Amino acid sequence: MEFDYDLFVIGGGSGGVRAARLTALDGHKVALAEESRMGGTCVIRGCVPKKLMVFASEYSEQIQLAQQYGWSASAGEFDWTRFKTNLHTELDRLENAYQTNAQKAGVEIFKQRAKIADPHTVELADGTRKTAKHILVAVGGRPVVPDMPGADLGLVSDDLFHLNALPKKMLIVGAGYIGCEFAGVFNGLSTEVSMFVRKAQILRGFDDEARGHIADCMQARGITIHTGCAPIAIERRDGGVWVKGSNGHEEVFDALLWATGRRPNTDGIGLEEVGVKLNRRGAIEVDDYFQTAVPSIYAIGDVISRVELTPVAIREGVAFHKTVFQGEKTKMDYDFIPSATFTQPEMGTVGLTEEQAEAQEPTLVYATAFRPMQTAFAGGEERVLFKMLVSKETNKVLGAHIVGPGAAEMIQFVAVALKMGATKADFDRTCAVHPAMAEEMVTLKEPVRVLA
Ligand SMILES: Cc1cc2nc3c(=O)[nH]c(=O)nc-3n(C[C@H](O)[C@H](O)[C@H](O)COP(=O)(O)OP(=O)(O)OC[C@H]3O[C@@H](n4cnc5c(N)ncnc54)[C@H](O)[C@@H]3O)c2cc1C
Ligand SMILES: NC(=O)c1ccc[n+]([C@@H]2O[C@H](COP(=O)([O-])OP(=O)(O)OC[C@H]3O[C@@H](n4cnc5c(N)ncnc54)[C@H](O)[C@@H]3O)[C@@H](O)[C@H]2O)c1
Repeated sequence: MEFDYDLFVIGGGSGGVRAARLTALDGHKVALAEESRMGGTCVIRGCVPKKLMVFASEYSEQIQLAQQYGWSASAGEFDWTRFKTNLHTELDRLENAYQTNAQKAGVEIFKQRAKIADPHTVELADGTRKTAKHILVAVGGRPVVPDMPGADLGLVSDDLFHLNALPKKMLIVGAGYIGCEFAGVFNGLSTEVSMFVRKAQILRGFDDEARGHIADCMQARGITIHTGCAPIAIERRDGGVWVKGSNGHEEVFDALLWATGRRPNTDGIGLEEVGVKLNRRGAIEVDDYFQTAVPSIYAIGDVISRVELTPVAIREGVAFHKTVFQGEKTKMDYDFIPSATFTQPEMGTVGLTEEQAEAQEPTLVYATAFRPMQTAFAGGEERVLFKMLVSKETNKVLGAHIVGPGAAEMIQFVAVALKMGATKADFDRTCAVHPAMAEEMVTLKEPVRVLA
């Protein structure tokens, strides 16, 4: 059977664009449909604008530090409008780069919503139908908001990059990556930030000691955290949003941010009608090679809800391309994926948490928390945390967690060592870089705990 394309990709985000480009560069006929802007969540409403906001929010602290180092600097006023203009100029540039690079590789782009009409046919919003030998669904996810009266008075992360003005007082509900990162951003930009956290601690799933460390630092920096608390009533009052929490606390805020998780974009695109299976959370079920229950349809990235990170979506796209178009069956390697939360302070993490390591095998816990040179000089009380979990039996490093400035940059290289199977002895025989915070990773002497 003759098809219009060898591959039709739905979704122009991190995963979809990579798979489309690689396949087109191999000389295959490739099309891609994007209903919004090329670059997807990461570029347009995720990692990139978020990190630029993190940078913007960190300057006031840097200026205070500079004063202690003898500079007669003063922070002055933060101009949100000026920052927002520069931010969107940069996002436009990146969107354009994504689009041009894909087109240069030979990908034909349709700026329209697409849905699946049959196992080899995609229908675009204007009714046009295109056939393809393979269809790749890389449609990502979107924020979810609890179903309760007044919920529509809140914002979601997508809205934060378009605010007309910075809120003076903000409530963030949810304390995953997104809630905690934006709590730091707005706090740094002088918004009074409170958080409602359903569980006893922020950043569920991360190492408990690291979570506690970050929560303490966030509170010391002025963020109010209400744990064991979810909103039970929301109303528009006094020109703001009145929120009552399950702990009885009630307050009026200028802005309410729902940071209550994300959901795959699988509604209304014909997936189940053609036989693609979804799990109960709406994510597409795929095998080790990203193939769905329909052999011609594949899925990668946030829409399969495995590890919702940009580098993972990209690597899944690469694995799909190798498997389907290069005849090299390739599984995605999910071991030792490093990640960072751009909280303030930042955390870098790779491998097992202390809790996971303890459940797996007898573990030696190495950890140190200290005031780093740069801020201690200026009287800063905040400590950095370096932590390593080591197998008692094999001496292999099972996990590492760093909380402090530059943690994301440091953990990238720790991850290389762990991926190579490094032991604690390998770290110990590596000479330190001095004076640097990172030298702690090779000078952790005695375990602080032994978990049998
Ligand atoms: C606020 C925020 C901060 C983040 N920060 C980080 C970070 O610091 N580091 C990190 O690694 N990850 C981060 N992430 C996660 C990261 O953005 C995602 O994991 C990544 O973008 C997933 O890529 P994807 O290709 O699966 O989907 P996406 O990038 O979401 O792309 C999917 C695309 O499909 C389009 N689409 C959807 N339905 C259709 C349709 N029917 N037809 C046509 N097009 C459609 C969408 O418009 C979108 O452009 C962040 C996410 C958010 C929300
Ligand atoms: N730095 C990064 O790499 C980065 C940054 C942002 C997002 N991401 C990716 O995006 C994904 C989504 O992030 P997220 O923060 O939206 O989701 P999440 O699932 O990490 O956090 C959502 C939080 O909201 C809480 N919650 C849900 N409903 C609630 C309610 N009614 N009241 C109070 N709390 C409630 C949940 O218990 C959870 O702690 C992450 O899993 C991550 O993979 C990565």
